[in-house]
Amino acid sequence: MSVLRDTEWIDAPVATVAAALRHARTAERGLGASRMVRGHAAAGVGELFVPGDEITFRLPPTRLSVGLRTRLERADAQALSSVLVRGPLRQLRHESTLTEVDRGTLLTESLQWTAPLGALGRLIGTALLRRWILRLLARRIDTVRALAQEWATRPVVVGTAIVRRGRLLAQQRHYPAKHAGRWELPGGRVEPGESERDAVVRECKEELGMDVVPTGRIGTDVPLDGGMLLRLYTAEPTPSSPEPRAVEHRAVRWVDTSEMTGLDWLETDRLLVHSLRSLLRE
Ligand SMILES: Nc1nc2c([nH]c(=O)n2[C@H]2C[C@H](O)[C@@H](COP(=O)(O)OP(=O)(O)OP(=O)(O)O)O2)c(=O)[nH]1
Repeated sequence: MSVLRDTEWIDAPVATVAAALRHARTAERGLGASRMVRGHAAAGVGELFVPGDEITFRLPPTRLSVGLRTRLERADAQALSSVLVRGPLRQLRHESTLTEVDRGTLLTESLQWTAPLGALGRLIGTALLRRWILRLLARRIDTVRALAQEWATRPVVVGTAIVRRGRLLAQQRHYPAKHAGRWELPGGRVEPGESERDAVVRECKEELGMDVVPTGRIGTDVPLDGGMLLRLYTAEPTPSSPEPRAVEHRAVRWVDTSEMTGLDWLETDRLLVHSLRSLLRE
């Protein structure tokens, strides 16, 4: 098995770097002329990949190139990984892992593959592909850095995942017309001078009449069409919190994993359903 790694520091939060790793532009720049075959990014929805999406591309960029297809297995704020579905390699695994550091994020890109043809294949792999793959990883990291650092300056909309007895609290929008009837998480814009956690507490009070305590973060950020960035927090109701009620919304509902999958979510929230499902499994 051959392994290549590259680690770089990026001046942006982990969840924002993770969002940039999921973006279609990162795959396109990293792989040269890549071609999406299936999935959300192909449909242009938020242009972020979700687990299950597949990419086809050719490698290396010479006349001897061969076609490969990979499938994304994981896309959260700790790691993204994809594996080979079809191609002339015996095995291929691409992993991007993220670590929060003092000011920013350490991103490690790693590519593992097993070439066909035994020792000859290994020789061709290390001799011919090494430099090209390292260039590819560097180009990918440059794209991620540019996207993440731009998004990191955007105003943040917080979304809140509140889980009770294996169910997630979702709410149905009343307005504007284009969002009416669709489901989302409690939350809203962070106000000037307000911390994101304070915005979570305030929005849950305003929208649901609930008292909550933020407990952490979940999923990657999602860039919104209007130039903002959606960022998810987890929160728990305080012991004395009132039950949730639809103050500004049409309805509120506790949903289990299967109801969650079938719900008519806002498009952006649909990109986070896999992370919300894993939260319910914990
Ligand atoms: N609250 C919330 N907003 C979301 C989610 N997903 C998503 O795309 N959005 C978008 C919809 C809006 O364009 C934007 C801000 O949402 P919002 O309307 O709740 O924000 P707000 O509280 O500041 O606005 P408003 O009620 O004063 O009109 O974020 C989500 O899960 N929760």
